[in-house]
Amino acid sequence: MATEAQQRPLLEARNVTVRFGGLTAVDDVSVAFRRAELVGIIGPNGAGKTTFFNAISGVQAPSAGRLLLEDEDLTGRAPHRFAAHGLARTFQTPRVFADLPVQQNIEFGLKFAGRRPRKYWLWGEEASVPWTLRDAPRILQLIGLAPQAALPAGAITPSQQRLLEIGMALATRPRMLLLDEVAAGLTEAELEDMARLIRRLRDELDLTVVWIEHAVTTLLRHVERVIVLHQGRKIADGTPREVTANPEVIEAYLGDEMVSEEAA
Ligand SMILES: Nc1ncnc2c1ncn2[C@@H]1O[C@H](COP(=O)(O)OP(=O)(O)OP(=O)(O)O)[C@@H](O)[C@H]1O
Repeated sequence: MATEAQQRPLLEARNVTVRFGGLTAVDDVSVAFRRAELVGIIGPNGAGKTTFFNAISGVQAPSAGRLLLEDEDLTGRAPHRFAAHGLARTFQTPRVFADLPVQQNIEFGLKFAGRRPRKYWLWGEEASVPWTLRDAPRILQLIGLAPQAALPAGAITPSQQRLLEIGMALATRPRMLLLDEVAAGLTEAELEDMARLIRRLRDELDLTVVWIEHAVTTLLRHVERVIVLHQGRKIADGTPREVTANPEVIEAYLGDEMVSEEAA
């Protein structure tokens, strides 16, 4: 049985709209994410996925609507306030410190975690830090970058940089992890490994994970809930089975995307 804390939304977006001049990038989107959920977000290019991430992580203030983290209204607050509630994210282009060794990149995240006030732990619960996130070597082990610990981050492969960015996010000891196209450009085998890592993070660390990805077939195999955005609007929110059977989703996105993946 899920506890009451697990049932309550960790993050809730209520009627969130983001406009850039005359363009509505996110249009009246309402979503609630619960603890330890693994949720995918899909949709065509320009559907508003990254803008929605920017809104729910405080990077982009919404033009309308509200954002609640653990019931606290953070609408219009700076990204560090969202981070203080345990929210961490990656970016489409990995943001690592290229000149610093891989391990120091992780240590940077750990320093950030040390500044987080205890009272911000979920529902006041002072959960102990999972052992896998205790120090940089353990985090490197978890993401599979231990052999690269001493290399400058700029010298590792782009797919390893994506893993490093996830490691840096994990080092802040988040409750919720937003992943923006972390599998872009990966080979089929790397993609499967990435999906397995993401599942492990949710399973072992009790993390809420929200994952934007264009590799739809892989994503649908691994998430238990998927949200579809199209022209800024949420057109579906359900299990992979429900969403893939939804005519509006097939029409707007899935038809073309799955055909092109199969062709590839
Ligand atoms: N800072 C900005 N200023 C103006 N328009 C923007 C800005 N950021 C995004 N947009 C526009 O908002 C719309 C949604 O973009 P967004 O990047 O959120 O889509 P996306 O679903 O993440 O796309 P992709 O899958 O290609 O990454 C697009 O039309 C984009 O051009």
